[in-house]
Amino acid sequence: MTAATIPGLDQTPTTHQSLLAWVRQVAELTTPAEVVWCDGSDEEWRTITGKLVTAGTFVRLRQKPNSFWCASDPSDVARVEDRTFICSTYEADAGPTNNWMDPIDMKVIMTEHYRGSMAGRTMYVIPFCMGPLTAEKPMLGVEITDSEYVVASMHIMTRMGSKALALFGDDAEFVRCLHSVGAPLKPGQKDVPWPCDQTKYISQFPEERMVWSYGSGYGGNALLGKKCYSLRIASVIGREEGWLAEHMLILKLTSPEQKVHYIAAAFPSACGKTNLAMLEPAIPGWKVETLGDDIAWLRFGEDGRLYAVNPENGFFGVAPGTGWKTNPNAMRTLYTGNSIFTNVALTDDGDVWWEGYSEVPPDRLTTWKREHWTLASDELTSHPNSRYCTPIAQCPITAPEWDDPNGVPISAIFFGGRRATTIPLVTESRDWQHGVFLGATLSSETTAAATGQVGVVRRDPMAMLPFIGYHAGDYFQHWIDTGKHADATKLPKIFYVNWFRRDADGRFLWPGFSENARVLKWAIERIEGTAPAVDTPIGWVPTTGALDMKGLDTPVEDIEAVLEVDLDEWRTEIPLIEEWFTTIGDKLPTPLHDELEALKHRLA
Ligand SMILES: Nc1nc2c(ncn2[C@@H]2O[C@H](COP(=O)(O)OP(=O)(O)OP(=O)(O)O)[C@@H](O)[C@H]2O)c(=O)[nH]1
Ligand SMILES: O=C([O-])CC(=O)C(=O)O
Ligand SMILES: [Mn+2]
Repeated sequence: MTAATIPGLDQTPTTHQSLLAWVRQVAELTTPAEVVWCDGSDEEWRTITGKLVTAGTFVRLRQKPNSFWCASDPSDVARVEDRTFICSTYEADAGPTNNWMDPIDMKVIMTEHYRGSMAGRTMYVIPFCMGPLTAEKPMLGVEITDSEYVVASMHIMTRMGSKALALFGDDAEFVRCLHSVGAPLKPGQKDVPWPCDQTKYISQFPEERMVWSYGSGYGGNALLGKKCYSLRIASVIGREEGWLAEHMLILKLTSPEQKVHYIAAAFPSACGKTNLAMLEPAIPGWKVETLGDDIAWLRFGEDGRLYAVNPENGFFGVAPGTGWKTNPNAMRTLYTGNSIFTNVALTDDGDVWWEGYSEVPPDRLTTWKREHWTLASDELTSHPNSRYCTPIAQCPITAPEWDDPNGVPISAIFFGGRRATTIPLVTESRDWQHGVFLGATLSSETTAAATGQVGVVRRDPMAMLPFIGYHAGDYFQHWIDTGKHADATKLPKIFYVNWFRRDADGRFLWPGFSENARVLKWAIERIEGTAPAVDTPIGWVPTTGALDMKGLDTPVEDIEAVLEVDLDEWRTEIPLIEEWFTTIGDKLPTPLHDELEALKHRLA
């Protein structure tokens, strides 16, 4: 089919010539059966979800309004870090933590994959905006995709359609995001519920502000506004323009005295961001409201404070472990409806279920692998990285200022990981530079959010290892410079937390979830100068009496153990940090090297 005859291609709802030219070029390459520009309307949502139900991709739920169950191909369930590439002109600019390929070579390879890849399918053009539409400089993008699942998910996760396209004018800059599941249909060929290709590429071209994704339909690989744009590409833009794009939740904490603090926290994938963002404090009088659960863009305001904006419009949260006891606010959000559930179990009466959803599972279920399941089965009902996708605006504790284009001023930054040993419940950094050191040496056990082995300790600097779009050494320098150029009294204080420390039997020492409010409270009291702490070789740690323990039934031995700074454990950590810093090479900023030497000295 020649491009001129592709239905919908001559439909041009914009006067942005370079956008139109790019859409035409992609259509000519991928040869879809038709082209559709997405307007983001409710009617479009009904059409798309209806199509997905007919195709067998979605099952409409009977127990949650306007909501759908979806099971992916069992091979396409998580981000594929080994297939993710930073295609900068020079390999040195991608640094030691990224897979690199020459952009010219990558384009040659991927162009051949894209050639005809949308045959028999609809090519959707999704104009979108990351962050508030009312921003002074709206952060625009366009995703071209052949996946209805992506269109439906982008409806929830981004501000998209006509309201975004209205901001393009004739020549606004935007990030070009191209996505194909890589499963062309021959005439008459029957589709499968989850088309994808065994070959996958998730390629970022930072210099061209462009993303090419091929072969996967899964969230982080396919919803290109999320990790690909808002972290990998945005981190490069932020470095050039003097701001930070980070893998952080944003929450608002109000004390019983009605004092407000905003906190941003970076934990690796599946390490507790969504849960902390929606926390229901276990201590009376304290209130948490949500502004974001995954990504924060941090820029200095005119008053010299660091302000955070959440670029997203929805939550793409881990389902297992989400229940009325652990995260009631997520449950309330999901019960409102308007959600997509991927790779969880389906009940016979048309509801979803997953491990931790309720104490007792229903007698019978359909698993995420579309298999029959009974109480006698010992298989998991849901994939460990199964996800819900739901609008932020319907979360009952969303802060009214979540859509404020100016963002909110951050008082504290938390870094945290999943470590069974060594890392105490909470440590306060000595100053910004020491805080950057804590972030740069952050470590965590791997989780099911990415393919590969689970439970292996790896360094995950600022929880950004898979998302830094350039050289990690330059990224550390950018963090140090951010502090250097600021008024130190206005910078957020940096803390390091670990909800996941265990005893010798593998039991969590800290109850976590709503009890984490006790740690937030201590951090705020440290900022206000009212809570005690001990000066240890690794930083300031609360005394057992410093944490508010009222109403907590955790034995005091466990509290002592979770707060312990075990010098022997720390001494075994040093070579691991040295090895990590060696990986960074020449670009490791001297201040971080100095911080390591100072730590070694204090531990000696
Ligand atoms: N023990 C313990 N588990 C927690 C805590 N907070 C979260 N979890 C569990 O950790 C897993 C991941 O939590 P999330 O809040 O979804 O993690 P996330 O960082 O938002 O993950 P991504 O969406 O992948 O970036 C879930 O199974 C939670 O139940 C906690 O304080 N203690
Ligand atoms: O990006 C995704 O696919 C899901 C997610 O939030 C993560 O892995 O951190
Ligand atoms: Mn999350």
